Amino acid sequence: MSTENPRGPSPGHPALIPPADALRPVRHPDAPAPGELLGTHYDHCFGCGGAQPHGLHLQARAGDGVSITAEFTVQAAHQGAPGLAHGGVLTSALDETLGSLNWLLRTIAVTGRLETDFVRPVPVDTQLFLQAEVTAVAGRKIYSTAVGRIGGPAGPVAVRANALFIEVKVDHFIDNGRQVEIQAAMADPDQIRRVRAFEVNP
Ligand SMILES: CCCCCCCCCCCCCCCC(=O)SCCNC(=O)CCNC(=O)[C@H](O)C(C)(C)COP(=O)(O)OP(=O)(O)OC[C@H]1O[C@@H](n2cnc3c(N)ncnc32)[C@H](O)[C@@H]1OP(=O)(O)O
Repeated sequence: MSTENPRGPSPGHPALIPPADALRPVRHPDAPAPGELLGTHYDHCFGCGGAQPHGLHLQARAGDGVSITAEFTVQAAHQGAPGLAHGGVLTSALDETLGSLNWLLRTIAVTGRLETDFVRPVPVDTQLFLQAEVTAVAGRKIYSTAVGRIGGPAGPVAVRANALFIEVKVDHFIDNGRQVEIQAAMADPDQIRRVRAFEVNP
């Protein structure tokens, strides 16, 4: 088995390549300081929420610029093949980490496209260390990239991803989400405070 992906980071679908007039991402002045834990954006989120028994419980930390580091430990509930993480779970960890980047921009955005390279298998009990950064912004489109390593920041690469997030209004969630959860989220002062922070700092 090779030790690194011989292709390196995949260039991916053309939609993942920023246009020539794309801008460098700008960290919002109120973004959490480098090293600060971001905390969960929603308690029932599969990626970061504490109320999901089989969720990833991924913990993301602000990095420099518009970058994030994150960690999660692969649990037995995350298996695909015996003793190995399911690829979709690994993609979920990348999606959650990449999605967390938008908090540093103070932009509400959803994943439009996400491409994953699976470089090596990830056993249960592995701590996956993820690093992600926004590479460019063009209008509502946010281009980002991530890598996941086994055991720590210097560990072998297990997964890589490139993504395109699309900025949306909060109505995206209110109009499309199931009403029981939307009503509960709207009644949660923390959730609303956070959404308002997004809305008044576009
Ligand atoms: C009260 C409660 C509050 C809760 C507050 C929570 C806040 C924090 C939540 C965070 C959650 C984190 C979790 C992790 C992140 C997810 O996993 S998000 C969940 C997965 N993603 C989704 O469900 C998105 C589903 N898709 C959609 O809703 C719509 O397709 C989209 C993405 C909003 C785009 O629709 P649209 O707004 O109509 O945009 P549209 O005009 O078609 O396209 C805009 C541009 O984007 C491009 N584009 C759009 N889609 C794509 C695509 N798939 N591929 C390539 N290009 C695309 C278009 O080509 C266009 O480009 P330009 O022509 O401008 O150059």
